[in-house]
Amino acid sequence: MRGENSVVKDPALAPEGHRKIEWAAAHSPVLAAVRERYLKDGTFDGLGVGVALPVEAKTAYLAAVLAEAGARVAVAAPLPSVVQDDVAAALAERGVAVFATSEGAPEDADRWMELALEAATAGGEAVLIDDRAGLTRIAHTTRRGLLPRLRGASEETTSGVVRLRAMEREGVLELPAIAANDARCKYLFDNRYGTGQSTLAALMQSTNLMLGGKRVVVLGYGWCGKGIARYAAGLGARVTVCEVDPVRGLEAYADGFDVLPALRAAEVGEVFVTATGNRRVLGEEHFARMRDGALLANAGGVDVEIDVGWLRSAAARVREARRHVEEFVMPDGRRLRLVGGGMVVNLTAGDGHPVEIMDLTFAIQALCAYRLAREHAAMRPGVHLLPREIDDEVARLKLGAVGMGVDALTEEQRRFLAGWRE
Ligand SMILES: NC(=O)c1ccc[n+]([C@@H]2O[C@H](COP(=O)([O-])OP(=O)(O)OC[C@H]3O[C@@H](n4cnc5c(N)ncnc54)[C@H](O)[C@@H]3O)[C@@H](O)[C@H]2O)c1
Ligand SMILES: N[C@@H](CCSC[C@H]1O[C@@H](n2cnc3c(=O)[nH]cnc32)[C@H](O)[C@@H]1O)C(=O)O
Repeated sequence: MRGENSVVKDPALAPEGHRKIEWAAAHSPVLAAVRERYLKDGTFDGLGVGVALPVEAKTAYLAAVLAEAGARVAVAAPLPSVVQDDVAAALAERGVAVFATSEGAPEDADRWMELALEAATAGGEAVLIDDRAGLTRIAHTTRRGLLPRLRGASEETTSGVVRLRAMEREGVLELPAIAANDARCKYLFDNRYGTGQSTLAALMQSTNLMLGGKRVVVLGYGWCGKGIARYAAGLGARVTVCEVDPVRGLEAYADGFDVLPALRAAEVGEVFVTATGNRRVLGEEHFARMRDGALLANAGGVDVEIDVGWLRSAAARVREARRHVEEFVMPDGRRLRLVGGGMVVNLTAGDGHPVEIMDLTFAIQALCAYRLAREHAAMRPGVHLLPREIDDEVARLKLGAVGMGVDALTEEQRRFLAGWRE
C-alpha cells in the first residue's frame, strides 16, 4: 500500500483521524457534487497528484476524493505546526502517501515536499495542488529532473500566486499554473470569512480572553484583513486598521474602522493581527511602543510578518504562558504575548477554516487539478485564471446545497446589456 512509505508520527492515532475526516466529508456537499459530476470520468486514473497543504481533516478529504477517483496521491505538510497527527495517520491508512509529522523541524518541510513530488511522479505524470508554490519551487530547483513529468500546478494561497507571478516575470516558470486563490469562490469566502472566523476562534480558544471592548489592530486590509476586522467588530472589539494602500485604508474607514499608521496603532492596540503577506510588518519599533500585555498573532501565509526573532533575542525572559501562547518579558518589564508562534495562527493554534469554506476552496482545487490534467497540453507555461463559468458553477452548486438559487438573464436582458443603441 502506498501509505506504507509515509512519514507520520504514530499510525495508531488513525481512528480519531478517520472520525475527523468523516465529519469534514459530511459537511462538504460541493466537493461531493464535483466528484460525482467530473472526477469519476477516468481523468485521474493512474495520474499522480502532489499536494502541499496543512494536514488536517478537510485537506485529507480532498486527498481521499482524488485517490478514490483513481489518482496516486502524495501529501506533504508545508510546516510541522500545521499537521494534525491523527489525520496524517488516517490518511496514510487510506493509501495516500503522507509526509507530515507535528514533531518535525521547520527545515524538514522541504524534504517532505521533495518526497511528495517523488512519490507523485514515481509512476508517471502528475499535477500539483500547491501551498505558497512550495512544490513548484522545488520542481524548479532541487528536483528539476521531475519537471517534465508535471502537467501543471494549482496554487492555494495569495502569497503563492505572488511568487508564481514573480517566477513568470523572471521567465523561469516552466509549468502552467492556475491561480486557484484568485477564483472568486476562493478568495471571497476562504480569505475573507474563513480567515475571519478561524483567526478569531484560534485567538479566543488559545487565550480564553474576551474580545468585546478590546482595541484590535488589523494590519493589512485585503481579503483576509477585511474578514478579521469584520468578525472582530462583530464580537464588539474596537477595530483599528493599518494599510499601505490608501484606497484600502479609505475602504476600512468607510467600513467604520479607525485607520492609523502602524507606529501610532502600536500605542493603542491590545490585540494585533497581521494579514499582509509581507515581511516585518511588526518589528522592534512597534514592540517598543506597545502596552504591557499586548497580544500578537499572524494570520498571513508567511511567517515573517511579526519579527519573532527580534522578540526572542531582546526579551529578558520567555515562557509558555498557555498552550500556543508565548510570553516575552521585555527588559523594561512589559509582557508581549505571541499566539501561534508567529505562524499562520488559525492553523497552528486552531482547526483552520470552517469545513463549509474549505468545501468551496477544495471544489475549486479539484476542478483546477482536473483542468490541468486534461488541458495542460494547450496551456502555455505561466499563471492562468480559472474560467469564470467554472467559478459560477461552484457557486451554483453551493447555493443549491443550501436550498437557495439565483435567476438567469432573459434573452431580452442579455441583448439589452450587450447593446448600446437602446
Ligand atoms: N490564515 C489563512 O488561512 C489565510 C487564508 C487566505 C490567505 N492567507 C494569507 O494571508 C495573506 C493576505 O492575503 P489576502 O488575500 O488578504 O491578500 P491581499 O493582497 O488581498 O491583502 C494584503 C493587504 O496587505 C496590505 N499590506 C502589504 N504590506 C503592508 C504593510 N507593511 N502594512 C500594512 N498593510 C500592508 C496590502 O496593501 C493589501 O491590501 C497572504 O499571505 C495569504 O497567503 C491566509
Ligand atoms: N503557508 C502556510 C499555510 C498557508 S495559509 C493560507 C492558506 O491556508 C488555507 N487554509 C486555511 N484553513 C485551512 C484548513 O483548515 N485546511 C486546509 N487549508 C486551509 C487557506 O486556503 C489559505 O489560502 C503554511 O506554511 O502552512
